[in-house]
Amino acid sequence: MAKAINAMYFSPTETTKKVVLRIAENISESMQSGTTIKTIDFTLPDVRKEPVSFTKDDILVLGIPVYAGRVPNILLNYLSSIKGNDSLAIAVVLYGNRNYDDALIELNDILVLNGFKVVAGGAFIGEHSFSKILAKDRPDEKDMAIATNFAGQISTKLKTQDDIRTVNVKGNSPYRSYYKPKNKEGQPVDIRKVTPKTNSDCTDCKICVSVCPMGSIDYEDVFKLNGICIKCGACIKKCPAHAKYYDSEDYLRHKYELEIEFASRREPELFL
Ligand SMILES: Cc1cc2nc3c(=O)[nH]c(=O)nc-3n(C[C@H](O)[C@H](O)[C@H](O)COP(=O)(O)O)c2cc1C
Repeated sequence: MAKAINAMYFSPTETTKKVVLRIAENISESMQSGTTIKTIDFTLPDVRKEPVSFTKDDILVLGIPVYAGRVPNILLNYLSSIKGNDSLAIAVVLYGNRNYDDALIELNDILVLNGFKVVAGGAFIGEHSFSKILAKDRPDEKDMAIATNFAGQISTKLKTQDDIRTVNVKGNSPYRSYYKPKNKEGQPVDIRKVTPKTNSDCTDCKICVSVCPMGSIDYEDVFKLNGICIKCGACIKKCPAHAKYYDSEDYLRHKYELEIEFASRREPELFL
């Protein structure tokens, strides 16, 4: 039976978006050329207010970035509201070259609980939200070729198995607790309260307001925050004037430590 292909992602700095769309497009091409892909980008808060449900004739490619080794906790309510009704799903996580820890298994479990049949999972690498050098410019061409190939393998699985097997992905259960950065004494530090600063190069273009996934940046005064900051990197990386930055010592130390400690290239891991 013809299946409708759906791509859903949360992607403040757009690395998750790239991989999810590549996988969805290539599944669509190899299963039934010409079908349009239904895309739900739930990065912005208004989109997360709309209920979403699928049927057994749907295939969903769902992607999220790894935050602190887990599914971003601000997404948990929304993700658990997506209804599966026996549709097939592919779970995708993007991480910044440290580790994806238990994020993929957590996403897999959320999908299963919601009534999806998870047939494949992938952990890919994207430029780290905190950094311009850690996993710089990833996913790159090599990663994207792996994503294309992964989509081909998924299509073959769907076409050749009568009773399509569900997947086992890597990760601990019960999940490990959220990964915590450490200060120079090796003590865990809490960077959740850290907020971005704005320098005098700001042109008040409001791009930061429009890209903040928490809707936290004040439209009238972009120097001001009205809500929480999840350190997703969108306002910093998308500011054309490079006017947004963090100056917290703990945050900067953590970023520097990640850049040094996790510099060596990791490769995508696929589960089918
Ligand atoms: C709050 C926060 C926590 C993160 N935690 C991790 C982590 O535990 N491991 C890792 O390798 N990358 C981590 N990252 C990096 C992102 O997972 C990575 O850069 C991802 O590609 C960003 O996706 P996006 O471009 O779709 O926003 C973290 C990023 C943020 C903002």
